[in-house]
Amino acid sequence: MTRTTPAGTPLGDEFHVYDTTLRDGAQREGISYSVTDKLAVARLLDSLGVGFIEGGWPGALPKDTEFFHRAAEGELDLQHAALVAFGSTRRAGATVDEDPQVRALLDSRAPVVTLVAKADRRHIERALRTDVAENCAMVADTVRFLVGAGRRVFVDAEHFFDGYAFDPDTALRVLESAVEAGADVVVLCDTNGGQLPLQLAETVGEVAARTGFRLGIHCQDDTGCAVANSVAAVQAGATHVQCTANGYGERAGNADLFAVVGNLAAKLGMPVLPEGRLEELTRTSHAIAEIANLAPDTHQAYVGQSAFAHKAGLHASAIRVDPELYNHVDPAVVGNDMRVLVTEMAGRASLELKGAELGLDLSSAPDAVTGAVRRVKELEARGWSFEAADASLELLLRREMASVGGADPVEAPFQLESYRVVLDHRSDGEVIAEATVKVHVAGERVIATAEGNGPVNALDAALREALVPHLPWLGSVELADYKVRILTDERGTDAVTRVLVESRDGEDEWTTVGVHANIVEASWLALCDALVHKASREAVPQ
Ligand SMILES: CC(=O)SCCNC(=O)CCNC(=O)[C@H](O)C(C)(C)COP(=O)(O)OP(=O)(O)OC[C@H]1O[C@@H](n2cnc3c(N)ncnc32)[C@H](O)[C@@H]1OP(=O)(O)O
Ligand SMILES: CC(=O)C(=O)O
Repeated sequence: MTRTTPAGTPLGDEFHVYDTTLRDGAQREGISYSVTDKLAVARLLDSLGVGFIEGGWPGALPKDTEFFHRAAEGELDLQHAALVAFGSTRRAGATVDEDPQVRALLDSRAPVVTLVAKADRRHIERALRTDVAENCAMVADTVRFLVGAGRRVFVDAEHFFDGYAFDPDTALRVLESAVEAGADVVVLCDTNGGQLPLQLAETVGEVAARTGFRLGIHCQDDTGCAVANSVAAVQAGATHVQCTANGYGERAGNADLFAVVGNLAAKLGMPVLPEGRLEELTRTSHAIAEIANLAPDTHQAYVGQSAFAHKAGLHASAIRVDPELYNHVDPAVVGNDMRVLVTEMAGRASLELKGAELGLDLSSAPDAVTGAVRRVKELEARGWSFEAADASLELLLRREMASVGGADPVEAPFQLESYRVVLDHRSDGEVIAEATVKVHVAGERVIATAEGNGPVNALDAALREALVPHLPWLGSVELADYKVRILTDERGTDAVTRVLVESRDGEDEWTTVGVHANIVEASWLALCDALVHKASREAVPQ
């Protein structure tokens, strides 16, 4: 069965998802891929199922030359995508077969070449310092030469939209030169990213009607409209869409592959990825961010950690009835998850949904839910934050359930008698923290002292020293991360400290929170919650 767009255009090779993460994406400030990184990104994109992977500009960047060499020598076994080499047309006044840049495109052994060509007369005259006739000859000569050498050729018409508005005849002549010489697709580029969706779609529709050419779209994100522009262009007739993973790209970036594909597939019903690959969007996005050494954007459409995280109580209340009432698509479709956040904005429904997420059935404990809502709001007003501290929230919920007789009380596995922390600034400049804890555990009074590189580290070490001989299962718990935030009120006085402690034990990770005017006490509260959480897991094996 032929797959089609809603407008009836056949898909498959007839619709191209063209990825330029490794070329335009690498033009983002802060990204510098190694060749091995590029190979890894290409494998991820291939496994996602994009049709074309633009690997870079061989001949211009030594790393890109090496990337194509290693790919051709067998390090890149693409199952789905075709590899594309990017480069420019021959230089003005030169001959194509003597142009070293064009030769490098052939030497890359990539089966597809995308050429960038000027489509705005002002650029032709001022940047290239040539005329329209020579520019068109540069395009035609280079396309014909590469097609003659057995390559499939696409042409990126740079600054097309500005060029078309300024001098439509020149912009169209550039497209004609490319197509008449054998280019398969002419890609209309919003190079400075200045377009808005309605005007852009109108131009795409007009050019499609005037030329009948197969059109592609390449949108930069300088107006924040790259995804909208790309989707609008497809709706107006473009059948080749260029984008980059996570929207990486020059300046403000490019159209985000994951949002573009999510929109085309989930909103317009275009199966632009192979069967079963859409649910790989989230995993692929995060894996590529990892390779790019950039923190994933938690608020990214479709694939961000917060893309389906609901905070407002009213939203949760409707979601409890039916998640579709507030999710624009089922998160599982793109491999993401829905989450309910519990904060001062929570209502009863938020707590119930969160409880279910944590494995606590609160449906038959309405008083506990009411108590928990009140307690969360009170604590958050004093600086606590449960949004990222599920383990502390779970303890709070269990305590509220216990207080109304709906669950066993949460028992701490030890009781504190006292702790003391001192800082020792030594004559050699070293600062050592020393902590002593006195606790009651397993019927004994235990005193332990330990050193650490800071007060929290020393306190944590002393507590372990006291507890582990009696509670060996605590030995596997380690402090994975520690975040401190100083919260001041409007007057800048009465500052309190919020500490988030992330713990892990080899199987699970959990986060707890503590708030106090004193940073050590705030840390102690978060540490205690972390250990009590672990104890609750030991008592009720999961
Ligand atoms: C819109 C885009 O993002 S396109 C992708 C842009 N990417 C990059 O530029 C990254 C890789 N670039 C490079 O490594 C270098 O710029 C190179 C190797 C391509 C060229 O380097 P250089 O020869 O030192 O030239 P330089 O970068 O200063 O200027 C570019 C030259 O290409 C010419 N040029 C620009 N666009 C085109 C084009 N479409 N067709 C032919 N020539 C072009 C310019 O007129 C200029 O020529 P000049 O040297 O005679 O003035
Ligand atoms: C080709 C390209 O990257 C652009 O025109 O923006």
